[in-house]
Amino acid sequence: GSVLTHTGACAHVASKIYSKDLAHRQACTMANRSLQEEAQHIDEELFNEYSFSVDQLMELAGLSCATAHFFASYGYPLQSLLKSPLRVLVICGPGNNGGDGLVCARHLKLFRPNKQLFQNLTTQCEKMDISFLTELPEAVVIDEVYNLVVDAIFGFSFKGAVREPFGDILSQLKKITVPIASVDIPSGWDVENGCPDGIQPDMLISLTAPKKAANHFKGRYHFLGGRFVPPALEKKFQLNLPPYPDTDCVYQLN
Ligand SMILES: NC(=O)C1=CN([C@@H]2O[C@H](COP(=O)(O)OP(=O)(O)OC[C@H]3O[C@@H](n4cnc5c(N)ncnc54)[C@H](OP(=O)(O)O)[C@@H]3O)[C@@H](O)[C@H]2O)[C@H](O)CC1
Ligand SMILES: [K+]
Repeated sequence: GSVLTHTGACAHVASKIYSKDLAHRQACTMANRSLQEEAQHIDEELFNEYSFSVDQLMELAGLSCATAHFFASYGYPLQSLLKSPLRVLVICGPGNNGGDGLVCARHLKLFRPNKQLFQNLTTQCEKMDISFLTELPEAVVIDEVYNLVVDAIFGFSFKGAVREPFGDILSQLKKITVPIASVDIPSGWDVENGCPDGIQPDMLISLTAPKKAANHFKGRYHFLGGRFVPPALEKKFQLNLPPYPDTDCVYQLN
């Protein structure tokens, strides 16, 4: 796999019960505060009240993403996996969504920003011979070389008009035909309203709980990952999470 980072680098029909719960939850939260704020509040509570560290949650989030890709690779038609060996391009943004991508890349191989956390994640990837690219290849090259693109550019803190160089990167991604798997939220989408003209991933791995924009997801595979929410927090924010089977760290919603 290759990783592209930049330093300066739905619900489609979820399971019936779950989509009902999602609708219920959205009705509740919309009446109170924005979903973006809610996702940030849950995040803050996990760190401040429940004493998790960002590394811990990122590890679990990235592992969920890698596991979801692994599961779905069985679901993709064989033709889409014809390029051999299997190559995955992971595109990492400057925030924690990009950190999830770095963890995901490491787990997929069994990733450079200046924060210590990202330096550590990068070292872990380099030690596993995962190559780093400094520029996004042309859309035709991506189609030719890779089987899957992991979109870990922006998560729930994205807002406003997309700034460069990310606008350019997202425009390129709109031209590719290999499937895109988005981590938490398709990058460039408004956390609540989605983005009809934005990238249209084939897979979405929602983390903690699906964000409202997931209602606009039209791809084939929707997974929930990040099995780290304590029951009291789930109850407080009425997350109504589905039952993860056995020891699984992802749950397929559709
Ligand atoms: N509890 C959990 O569920 C966990 C989720 N995790 C993942 O973390 C992301 C949220 O991470 P966060 O660091 O808060 O933010 P993002 O990765 O979404 O992005 C922030 C960076 O993006 C830049 N930004 C924002 N808007 C734009 C824009 N319009 N154009 C260009 N760049 C933009 C922003 O730059 P600033 O200058 O505005 O600060 C940031 O650099 C969540 O979605 C999960 O994927 C964690 O793994 C932990 C557990
Ligand atoms: K993303």
